[in-house]
Amino acid sequence: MAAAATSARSAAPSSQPVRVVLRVRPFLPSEATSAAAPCVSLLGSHPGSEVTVQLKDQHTSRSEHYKLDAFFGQEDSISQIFDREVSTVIQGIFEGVNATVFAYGATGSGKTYTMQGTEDFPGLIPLAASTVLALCTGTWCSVEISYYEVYMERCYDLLEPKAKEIMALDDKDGNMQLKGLSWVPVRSMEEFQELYSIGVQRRKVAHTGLNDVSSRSHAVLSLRVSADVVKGRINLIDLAGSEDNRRTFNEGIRLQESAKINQSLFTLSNVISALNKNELRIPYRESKLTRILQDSLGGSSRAVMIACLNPAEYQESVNTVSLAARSRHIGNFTSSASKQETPKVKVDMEAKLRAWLESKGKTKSIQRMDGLFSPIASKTPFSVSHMKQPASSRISCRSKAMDQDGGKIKKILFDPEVHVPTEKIPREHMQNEVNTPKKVLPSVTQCKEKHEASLRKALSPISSNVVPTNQQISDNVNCAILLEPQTPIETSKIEKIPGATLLDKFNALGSNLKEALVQQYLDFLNVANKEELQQLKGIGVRRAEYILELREESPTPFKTLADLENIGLSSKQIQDILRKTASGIFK
Ligand SMILES: Nc1ncnc2c1ncn2[C@@H]1O[C@H](COP(=O)(O)OP(=O)(O)OP(=O)(O)O)[C@@H](O)[C@H]1O
Repeated sequence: MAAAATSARSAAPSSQPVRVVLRVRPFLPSEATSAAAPCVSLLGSHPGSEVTVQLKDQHTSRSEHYKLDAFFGQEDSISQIFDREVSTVIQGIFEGVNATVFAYGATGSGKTYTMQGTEDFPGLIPLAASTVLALCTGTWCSVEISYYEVYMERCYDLLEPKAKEIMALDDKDGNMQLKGLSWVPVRSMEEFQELYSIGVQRRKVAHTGLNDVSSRSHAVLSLRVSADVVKGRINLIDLAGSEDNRRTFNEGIRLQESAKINQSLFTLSNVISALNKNELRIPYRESKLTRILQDSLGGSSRAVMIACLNPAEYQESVNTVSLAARSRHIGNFTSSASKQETPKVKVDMEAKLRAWLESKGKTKSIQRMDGLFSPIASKTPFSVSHMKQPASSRISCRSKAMDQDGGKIKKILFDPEVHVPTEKIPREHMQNEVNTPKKVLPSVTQCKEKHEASLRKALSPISSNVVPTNQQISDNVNCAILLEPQTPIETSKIEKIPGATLLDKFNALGSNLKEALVQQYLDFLNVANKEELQQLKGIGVRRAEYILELREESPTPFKTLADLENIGLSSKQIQDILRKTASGIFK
């Protein structure tokens, strides 16, 4: 019998490295009338092990079941979550066991409320701070905090007056260090609250004017306990909201932001999944967030993932819970009753791909796949790190860093809705605004209607790109550039680098176009319908169907070119496809 979504049930914490728990927020006043019942409910729990939850779409009766470590319903308080899930890991940091607690979920699902709370109902962050401080009282232990955000794979110190960017560098042991990150001692809750609330405001001030960036960054509050030497640390993270770009219609810089968010969340899930499966290779290095958290995720560290749900959003909840369940490496299953309602039953995708490859006699692909799924698999030669790290150099690295600044400036220039007080724009951005020739930059709105069409056109069957009219050529080329809006800023900035040559400038442009093409190709695979997919070279009916099934599992299964191995495309095939697409544009 299904228990009400509001009952508090949770399994006692286990010794697994990462616990994955569900948190359903109450309906907001604006949602109360539109949804009679929450889309998620607790089906059963087994003390000491796990819970089973049901997600049900009120409109279609479609339903899915998942197993997780604990369930917190609409009436459960944050302090209940704290007592059951967080207080135990706090004890560990005094014994040198690092911990990470993070809230994951779609925008508006209650992550910030859970982590930050309100004045009347403090969230997990203030509760953790007060517990740590209380445990230090009367001991030699001292407490320090740091607070930073990861935005577009770059880190900003929120305890510094100007949300200073901090560099993430490997130390001699291969561990990531945030160079220059402030660690501020706190002795009381008053001191903590003062620092924390300033940091929270800074997070908003730093990026709100640049279009909702506060919900587009991962914010990490760390508490570090030391006696003579550092004992341990807990990271409390309010992750950026996951996004489905088919629904948000993101484009331009927002699409890039969203891609980075989804990519880093996907990597985080892969890391957790690999940890829970005890794999030898943990893909920490595939995102900034997981690199930074490497010493707090895995090894002897403990972590708790709190998957937050909006009770009124079925599909969004399915996306969140399926990723959470995948992180826990406990596959979801569909009840026989709902199998009839739900034609697309979840299956083991790896087994399915294997069977499909076998049926096609693709033994080489199966061997490749074996390598891919092996725990000691090495990176594919065509992995994203290769794509994003131009062979040369210093100039290219710098140009990549500038790329993002350029994006922000452009947003300010072209979005009439955005009014950023000049004192809130970092000085280097103001400098760029003055120097950036507005006229030559393409407007996002001009490109808006062309965006999808040009994307489809650029990636349409190779044959249709072969003899475009002159107009088509210019449309394609323009849109390739429009879709990579930073390029004009990029090249103008390259010019200012002492010693930069014309060749550096050209290389920077080429590298950006290549990245843009790759990104568009991946985006296309993430959004195109079956017919459109089939028109792509190398993707027939079966592969198109398989792609759609992968998208059922995860809203954006293709984050990097390496993900294309999952559909049985070799790196050589991918290179050929992209090369032909690019040459089609310039014919
Ligand atoms: N347990 C709760 N009780 C009451 N209101 C809640 C609760 N959880 C969330 N809310 C409300 O729901 C709304 C969305 O919550 P919140 O801002 O925390 O979402 P979020 O996931 O952090 O979104 P974003 O990704 O955009 O930052 C807010 O108005 C918040 O006050």
